Order: sequence, then C-alpha cells, then structure tokens
Amino acid sequence: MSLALTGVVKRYGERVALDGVDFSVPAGAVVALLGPNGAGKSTLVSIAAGLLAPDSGSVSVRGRPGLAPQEIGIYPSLTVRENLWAFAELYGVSRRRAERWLEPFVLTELADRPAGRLSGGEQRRLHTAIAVVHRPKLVLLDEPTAGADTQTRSAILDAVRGLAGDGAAVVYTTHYLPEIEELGADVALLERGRIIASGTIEELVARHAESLVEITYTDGRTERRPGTSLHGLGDDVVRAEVIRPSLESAYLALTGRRSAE
Ligand SMILES: Nc1ncnc2c1ncn2[C@@H]1O[C@H](COP(=O)(O)OP(=O)(O)OP(=O)(O)O)[C@@H](O)[C@H]1O
Repeated sequence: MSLALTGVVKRYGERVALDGVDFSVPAGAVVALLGPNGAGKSTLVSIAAGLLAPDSGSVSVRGRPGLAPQEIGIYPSLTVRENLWAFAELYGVSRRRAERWLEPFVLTELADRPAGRLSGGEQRRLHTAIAVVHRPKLVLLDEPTAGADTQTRSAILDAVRGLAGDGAAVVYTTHYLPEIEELGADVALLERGRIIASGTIEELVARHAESLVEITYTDGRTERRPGTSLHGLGDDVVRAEVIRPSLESAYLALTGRRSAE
C-alpha cells in the first residue's frame, strides 16, 4: 500500500474529526474521498500528508507525498516556470524535469508570466503541478477542481490518470460526482469522521442506489419518492427530477443529501 491509515482518531478539542478511520490506497489507484462539509476529508488528507498527527491509530506512507491543499499556495511574484523550479529545488529535482509538468497542466504558454497575474483556474493548475513536481508515489489532491473552468478540470483529470498510470496512488477529494465517474475512481465515503461506504462506483451503485423522483413544491419544500413515476403530480409542483441509479443516488441514499448540498 502507498497509503494505509488504521484506526485513526483525530480530535480538535472536544470535536471528533476522525473517529476510527481505516483507509488504504494501493499503487496505481485513484480513490475519491467524498463526504458532506465537515465530514473530515481535509483532516484525513492532512494526516496522510504528515501535516497533522493523529491522536491514535497508525499511518503508513510510501515516500514523500505530494500535497495540493484546498488553498492555493504559489509564489505570486515568481513566474510559472520559476515556481516549478523553486519547488523542484526543495526535492532535489532538476529544473528540466520540473518543466516537464508545464505541458500536462496547460502552462507552457504561461511559463514566463508572474503567477500572481494568472486567472484562478491557471493558478490552480500551477498549484497542482507543484504538488507532483517530484513524482510522488502518493498524491493528495484536496478539491483540486474547486471553482475550476472546463480546461482546468480536464487538465487535472488527465494528469491524475497519467499519475496513476505511472504507478502513483492518488487521493482525490471532491463534491463533484460526475468527475469521479469520468475518472472511474474507487470511492470512500466519509461522514462525521467515519468511512460509511467504500468500493468501486459499480459496487456502491449496486449496493445503495435506487431510482428516485425529487419533487420541489411552490412553497420551497422538497420531497424524494422512490421510483421513476411522474404521474399524479399536483399544481403545487414547480420541479420534478428523476434521479436514476448512479453514484449521485447512492450518495443520497447513504447521506440523505445531494453531493453538492
Ligand atoms: N483547526 C480546527 N480546529 C477546530 N475544528 C476543526 C479544525 N479543522 C477542522 N475542524 C472541524 O473538524 C471537522 C472536520 O473538518 P474537515 O475540514 O476535515 O472536513 P471536510 O470534510 O474537509 O469539510 P469540507 O468539505 O467543508 O472541506 C469539522 O467539524 C470542522 O469544523
């Protein structure tokens, strides 16, 4: 395993952020870590990165992980190229090798621009490239596509596929389920500090998903009914959406929430 957490507990004062988590990722796998706000995803990623120590349990990591936290961390006054050089130097990676990351993250044409003057999406691509500059065996990406445009999203997804193809283990947190389906990633669902479900997308869908109709009424109430029938809806319905068995409906069945809620 490139990453293995066993029985990990983490508290912030009285608050239990992780409550006995077993989580492992083999080489070459991409595991999407899903869960509602406050479930403990960032805490788990920070522990895997070695930034936080668990209160109990054990953590085993192969090599020095590459971490892209939620908050973008770049040197704004340095150019894109110089940012890659600066982080490469920390890891003893040559400048030439560091620059190989320009292309997969669609940064070649921006290489000589100061990073502080890039758009949000461009900065996020650089931030992610920096995390992998030393070709880590374990890559930790905390909401790498938050607020990303289409180009950034697809560059990051392609890069993730490439990294896993080269044998890295990738942990990927997101609230956006279609990209998990696009990646074909395995899934671990965290809620209130516990892993409540894990497996391949197909396994989660087979075990937990059912068809649902989500009905929104004029007074703003929302109701979810099993099945796919739209018959017999009254005049007080403003919207009715059929949610077919999918990762989204499995997530809903497990957490009682839509993924974006
Ligand atoms: N530094 C901190 N001090 C106190 N409580 C914290 C701290 N960091 C996180 N928490 C709490 O621990 C719990 C887990 O937080 P965490 O940030 O790991 O969740 P998350 O799943 O990453 O959430 P999100 O999807 O909103 O990013 C939450 O209840 C949060 O309020």
